Amino acid sequence: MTVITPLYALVNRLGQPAVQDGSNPSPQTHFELLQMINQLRLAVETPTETVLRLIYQPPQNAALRCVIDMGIFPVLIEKHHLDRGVSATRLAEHTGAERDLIAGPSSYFLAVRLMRMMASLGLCSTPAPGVYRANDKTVALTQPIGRDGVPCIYDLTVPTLSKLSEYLRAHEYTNPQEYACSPMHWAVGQSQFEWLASHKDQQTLFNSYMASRRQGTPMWFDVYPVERLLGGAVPKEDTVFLVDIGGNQGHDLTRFHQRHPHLPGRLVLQDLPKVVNGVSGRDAGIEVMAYSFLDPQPVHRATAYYFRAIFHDWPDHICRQILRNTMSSMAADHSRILIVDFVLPDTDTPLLQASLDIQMMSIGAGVERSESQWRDLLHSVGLEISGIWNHSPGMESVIEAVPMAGKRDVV
Ligand SMILES: C[S@@+](CC[C@H](N)C(=O)[O-])C[C@H]1O[C@@H](n2cnc3c(N)ncnc32)[C@H](O)[C@@H]1O
Repeated sequence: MTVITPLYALVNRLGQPAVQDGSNPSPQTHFELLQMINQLRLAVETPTETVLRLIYQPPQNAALRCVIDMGIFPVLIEKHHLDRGVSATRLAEHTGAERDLIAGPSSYFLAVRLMRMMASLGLCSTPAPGVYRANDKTVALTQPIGRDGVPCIYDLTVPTLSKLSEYLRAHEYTNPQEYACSPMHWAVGQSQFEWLASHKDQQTLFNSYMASRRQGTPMWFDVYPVERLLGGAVPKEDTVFLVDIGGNQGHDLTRFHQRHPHLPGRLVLQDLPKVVNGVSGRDAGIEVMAYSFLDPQPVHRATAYYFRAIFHDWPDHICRQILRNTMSSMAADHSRILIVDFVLPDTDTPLLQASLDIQMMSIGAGVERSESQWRDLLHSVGLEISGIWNHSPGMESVIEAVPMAGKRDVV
């Protein structure tokens, strides 16, 4: 009798035609492939190997952060280095250690040690000993998503994550539920947005990372049928069509305007003063407004109030405050709330989503929510979900919510 091991079953699934069309997989297949790769790795690894892999993750992030700081990835993608790669000697010269050492053995060995980690992570290749060549991942690390995202998330989270076990022990393993008493506040004295506001360089990195992290992936208006917003009262030029609440410096709204330049109605960007002061939306057709969503919404009767990656930052009771502040300005007959966030599955949660949940818990007592958690949260303030749209289970969903009293076209 043939025993079907998990490994055998996975290899069989990988052999199926839908999966093998690697040139242009559907979003669903792409997601399933990534899930299968994780499962495959776990099926092949011995338990000891799995534990060791997990134990030694922190040095990987630390080394990556150092290589970004040292400006090594841009050197790797210089045109004349693309074919043959760059030697550790050249990298050591580049890193600023040259003043006294001129690629002496000490900086050379540091470059070798850091770069062998980068190669092990698949972020470049090593065509010969001590030589490093760029690949497509290297390029991403020179762009804002990697160049700014790596140090941004490292600085924002590592000091807190390194004390999370201490925090939870001290708090008798209760779920953090107060933004102002988050693990981050306990570890470093501030939760995420106050910390960013008082760390100018990191706030700049954060804004750049926010603007870049979803490039190349579908936008909410590629997934959500925007015509739903045109169904009720037809927006006029002087009414507000869309308010992007907590929209950072307007990257989403700018792209929306580029895609739908002729929709009637105004586009309003709102965020904290330190984030939007100095941002001019005029060229992008956007009005900019400093506003805290912890206060009542000043824009009345907009067609849509849009929140992307906002509610996951906050515990339920603050989310309710934000929602009530918004509902107080909604028009009963035509305003809708659009939320773009992850909707976690109840089983087999992708690693990225589970990781973000722990991050959000740590830096502000936030939560990545499942569908039932979203329904409960929205229901608790008198909203109901009228539809959920998703490009693939690995990506954020668009949740449309309307006041229960004004029940409309529920999907
Ligand atoms: C995770 S970012 C999401 C940014 C953007 N919506 C996106 O998806 O790229 C959260 C945003 O909420 C903003 N924010 C935090 N507290 C706020 C408040 N009280 N009022 C308005 N915006 C706030 C932050 O400045 C930041 O831009």
